[in-house]
Amino acid sequence: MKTEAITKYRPFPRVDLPDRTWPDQEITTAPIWCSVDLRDGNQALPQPMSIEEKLEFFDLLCRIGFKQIEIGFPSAADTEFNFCRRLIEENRIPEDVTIQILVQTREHLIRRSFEAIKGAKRAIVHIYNSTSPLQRRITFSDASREAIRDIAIAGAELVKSLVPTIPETEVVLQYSPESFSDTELDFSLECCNAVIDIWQPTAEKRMIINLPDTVQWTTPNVHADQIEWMCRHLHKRDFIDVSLHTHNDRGTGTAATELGLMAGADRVEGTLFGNGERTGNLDIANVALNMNAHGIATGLDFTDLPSIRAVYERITRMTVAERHPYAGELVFTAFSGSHQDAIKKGMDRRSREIMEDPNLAWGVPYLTIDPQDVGRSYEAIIRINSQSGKGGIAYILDREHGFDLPKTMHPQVGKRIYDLADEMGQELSPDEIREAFFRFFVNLESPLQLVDYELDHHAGTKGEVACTATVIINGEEKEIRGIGNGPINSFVHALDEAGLKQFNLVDYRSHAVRGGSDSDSAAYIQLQGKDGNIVWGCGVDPSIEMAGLKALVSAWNLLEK
Ligand SMILES: CC(=O)SCCNC(=O)CCNC(=O)[C@H](O)C(C)(C)COP(=O)(O)OP(=O)(O)OC[C@H]1O[C@@H](n2cnc3c(N)ncnc32)[C@H](O)[C@@H]1OP(=O)(O)O
Ligand SMILES: CC(C)C(=O)C(=O)O
Repeated sequence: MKTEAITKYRPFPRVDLPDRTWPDQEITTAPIWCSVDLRDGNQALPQPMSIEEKLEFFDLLCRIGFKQIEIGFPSAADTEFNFCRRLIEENRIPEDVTIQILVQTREHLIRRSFEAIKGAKRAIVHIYNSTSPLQRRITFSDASREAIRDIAIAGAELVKSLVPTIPETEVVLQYSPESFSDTELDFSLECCNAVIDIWQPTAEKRMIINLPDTVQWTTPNVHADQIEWMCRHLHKRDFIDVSLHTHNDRGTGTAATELGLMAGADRVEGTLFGNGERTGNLDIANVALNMNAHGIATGLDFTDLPSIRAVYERITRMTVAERHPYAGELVFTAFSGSHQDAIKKGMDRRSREIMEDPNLAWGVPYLTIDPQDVGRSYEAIIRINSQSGKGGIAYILDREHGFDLPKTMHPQVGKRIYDLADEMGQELSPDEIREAFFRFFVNLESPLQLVDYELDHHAGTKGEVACTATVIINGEEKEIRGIGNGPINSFVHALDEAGLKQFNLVDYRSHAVRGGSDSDSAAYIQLQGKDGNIVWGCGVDPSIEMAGLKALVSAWNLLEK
């Protein structure tokens, strides 16, 4: 933004609330959730949902566990009206779910809304009028505060008078001083209290006062001050569900909601993945999962977030960004070496410790929650590019391909593979990593190749083994022989006899390859050359003996390079 343009903008006034209490509060229980996907979300779509799409989305919201769902603005258009009628007439609303409809405080629209909800068991009628000085001046052409308050009063009175016309429906009133976020607090209060005084809520007949952060003009702490101030001053507070409805203009919808809950709100309106006007509404999944991550049950089920996202993307034609909290493709993925190292160690330690303590608290570096809790597999956690390190590569070879490399082999394999990613200038897939691992370390056959071998387990007196092996060295086939206390040792002696031993064997490991071909074994051998150079080689074969010998030959070939 140009420096001279800054003078166009002004600081936002703070709330005079020196004895604010919200900073000391903690969120310990979930609020009442209300999805506004089918209204605020829908009204912001370039191509709004069709009735069939809305029906599918409604079912999705019910499956997730929403008990209050704003289904639209039935007085605005036939699609909206007919959708409401279909839900009611086709008996699609679960017993424990209450539909909510939005309407401006305008007479013909309120009357039409009552036609729309006729026959529903319970419905929240959500009326609103804008109250801020900006809207009073611009939208309502310099209307006075009294005139605006009277719009609210007239709307509430009309709703009250229409309730007896649909006796089979329990009507709950919700009032929003729209643009609450930049309305003078005393005026928001005046409008809300006027509506409350008309409706006369009781313990049995609660009402909802929704305080929308219609446009986010300021920081979340000021929003929290506004909410605490309103909670202190609203009439009949005990019979009112104070509701939050944040947008995200400053990118702080989630923060404003969380602080608003600390400030005393009881209810939260929002949408899946934050769809909504401009930068969107509050992402309700984000807030709910934040609560889950602190051990708070929310009643909302996001255990299969990828499928929820898929339905959402198909129906809204919006996309969830790759770094979107919890739901984005990359949000559990580490590319960089030090993150991968810590995650691998964390996951390995957790799988050991959970055996002893099934209630073990989650604690893996860089992962705020277990990705599996939102339907993400561990496969996506670690991905390899040139920023990756040995830990991540070892993790992929282990988790994806069943190769549990000795720890001292990680640096050699890691370097070779992330150098390759750097050369290629791209991410390597798990299959490409396996292919590279095999190309550089497994069953290497040049310049030395093991063609065949035979073992005689009765060759000596003390259980010694004789090895006769056919090898090709620099293109020439040879038969070599040796005796030792095991297959590998006898093969080492055979190489020695043939003048091919310029090394010391330092380490040997083997295991069955997990998840690979049932019969494969992997063996790893570390050799030290005469010049002190140390290398690891790997052999993979259905026979554990052959895997060991191939590992030795691989390491031998690497020493020769
Ligand atoms: C912040 C929010 O998201 S609020 C929800 C917004 N959602 C929507 O608007 C989606 C559905 N809306 C619509 O389809 C249309 O706006 C309708 C059908 C509701 C109304 O349509 P219309 O009357 O043709 O047009 P429009 O919305 O432009 O009406 C503007 C008039 O309503 C007045 N108005 C706006 N809100 C209110 C209100 N809450 N109470 C009373 N009057 C209002 C305006 O001042 C303006 O009056 P004017 O014509 O005297 O200047
Ligand atoms: C109607 C109200 C609640 C609204 O959508 C808003 O202010 O954002």
